[in-house]
Formats: sequence, C-alpha cells, structure tokens
Amino acid sequence: MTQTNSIKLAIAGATGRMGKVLIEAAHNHPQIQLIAASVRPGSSLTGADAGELAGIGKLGVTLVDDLSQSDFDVLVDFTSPESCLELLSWCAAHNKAMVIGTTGFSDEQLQALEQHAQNTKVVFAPNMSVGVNLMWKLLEVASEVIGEQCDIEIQETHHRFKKDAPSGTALKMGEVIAAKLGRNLADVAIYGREGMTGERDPNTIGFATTRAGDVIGDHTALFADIGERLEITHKSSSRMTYANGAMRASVWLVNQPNGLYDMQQVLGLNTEK
Ligand SMILES: NC(=O)C1=CN([C@@H]2O[C@H](COP(=O)(O)OP(=O)(O)OC[C@H]3O[C@@H](n4cnc5c(N)ncnc54)[C@H](OP(=O)(O)O)[C@@H]3O)[C@@H](O)[C@H]2O)C=CC1
Ligand SMILES: O=C(O)C1=N[C@H](C(=O)O)C[C@H](O)C1
Repeated sequence: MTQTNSIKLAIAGATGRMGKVLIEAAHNHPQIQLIAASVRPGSSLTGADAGELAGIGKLGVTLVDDLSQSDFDVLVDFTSPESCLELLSWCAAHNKAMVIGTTGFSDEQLQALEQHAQNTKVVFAPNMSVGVNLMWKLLEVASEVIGEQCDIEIQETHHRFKKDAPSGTALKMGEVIAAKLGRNLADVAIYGREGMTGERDPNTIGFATTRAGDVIGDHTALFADIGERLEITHKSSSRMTYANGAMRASVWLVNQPNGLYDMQQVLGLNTEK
C-alpha cells in the first residue's frame, strides 16, 4: 500500500490544455509523485519529457503511449469520453484508482462508467474547482427559496476549441436545480430557442451556449421573477484551479473504499452519497 505522502500519479492526455496544467500541478504537489504521462498511441512525442511538454523544464518523466506498464496508484483523465472509458476499463480490471474530469459522455457511456467504477475507486466530476462546487450548493439554496416562482436559465461560455455542449458544468447546474424542484432535467431542459417558440413554459430550464476565443469557463444561473432577478455566476481565470482540484481528489481517493465519488464528497460539501 502506497503511503499517502507519496501517491504515484499518472496523467492521460498530456498534450491537452488540461494535460499540461495537470503535469505542473502534480509536480508542485508535496504528496504526489508524477510517474507517467501519456500521449496518443504512435505519437511522435512518445519518449519526450513531460515537464518539457508542459513548459516547466525537464522532470525526468517520459511520455508514454501505453500506460499499462506504469506502476501508478491514481490515473487522472481529462481527455475524451472514448479514451477515458478505455482507460477506466483497464484501471477497473487492474485495481487502479481514477480521477475523471472528462465531459461530454452520452447516457450509454455514463452507464458504462458507473459499471466499471464498481470495481475500483473513481472520482468523477465535470468541474473540479472549489468555486463551482460551492456554486452547486448555492444553486440548491436559490432553487429552494425562489425556484418555483422564477424562470430559470443557464448560460455558459467557453473557448472556441471546446467540443461538447452544453458544458458538463452547465448540465450539472441544471441537474442540481431540477432535483431540488422535483423536476426531471430530461423533461424540462430547453437547449436553445428559435422561431415562434410561444410564451415561456414556467417549468422549463433553458440553456444557452457561447463558444468564443480563449474563455476558460464562465457559468451563470439566472433566476428571473417579475420585478427582480438573481444571477449566480462563476468565472474561471486559470485552468490551475481544475488541476489543483484533481490533485486534491487524487490524494483523497487513495484512502477510500471502491466506489464512485464526486467532488462534493472530496471537499466535504456532501455526505449523502
Ligand atoms: N472537470 C473539470 O474540472 C474540467 C474538465 N475539462 C474537460 O476535460 C476534457 C479535456 O479538455 P481539454 O484539455 O481542454 O481538451 P484538449 O482537446 O486540449 O485535450 C484532450 C487530450 O486528450 C487526448 N485525447 C483525446 N481523445 C483521445 C483518444 N481517443 N485517445 C488518446 N488520447 C486522446 C488528446 O490527445 P491529442 O492531443 O493527441 O488530440 C489531448 O491530449 C474535456 O472533456 C473538458 O470538458 C476541462 C477542464 C476542467
Ligand atoms: O472544456 C473545458 O474547457 C471545460 N470543461 C468543463 C465542462 O464541460 O464543464 C469544465 C470547465 O467549464 C472547462
């Protein structure tokens, strides 16, 4: 059993926007030892140094295109749903813990994730920043107090390179609000409006997605009544907040029994699950 003051960590998708920041966060964390970082099979970067890729100088950690030979305790994955599920299937079969920040899973893929997670330890969260996890709690309070009388709209903005929409964070905002109001998000979500839509159905929760430039991630929940409106907004100004959250989750996860956890549990914001 690895001591909690030396967790052997691997990072999938080292070339990604998050991958590079995760390498830096792992290197800077006193309880974490970065032992592997992966690139796509056949990548010309195989064999290069992970620290040099991340722009923080040589770390002596070689980029690999196959993690199966690496003796890690926790794998951190911010890649794509397909790549993540392939790695999770391997981790579940080999008793390796996983911290998953990837978003954009279909319902079918989410079911597969939940199944694999029964056989190992997994933290899965569409947003690992402390601020966003606190925002989800604030949304519960707002929904309880004014949710029924208000029109609820969720707005998100991200950089032009983002592949999935709405963001995983926005979808979770909708789930949190819908759950508090006893609604099923799949029944009440409106993903954009166009043409003669008619008057607003008060039960609906609307989503608006903007993709532009280099915005790291902005999310707002609007609770609008006649005469006043409340906006709860979170804005990310650095991907390091996500990466630090993933490190915190990794340190927490090694001491948990097998199961699927979220970031609320890591942060002690929710003890229900
Ligand atoms: N939970 C959270 O807090 C956050 C979650 N995210 C999520 O993390 C994910 C990644 O985001 P971001 O870093 O911006 O994306 P990028 O596209 O910059 O990086 C994705 C990485 O995954 C690799 N990858 C993708 N598909 C495969 C595959 N099939 N096989 C092997 N490698 C693959 C890419 O390799 P290659 O370079 O070769 O294409 C790349 O290294 C997204 O789902 C995003 O929504 C992002 C920020 C915070
Ligand atoms: O792709 C991103 O960049 C982000 N993705 C996550 C999401 O889909 O919610 C988290 C954050 O908003 C950044």
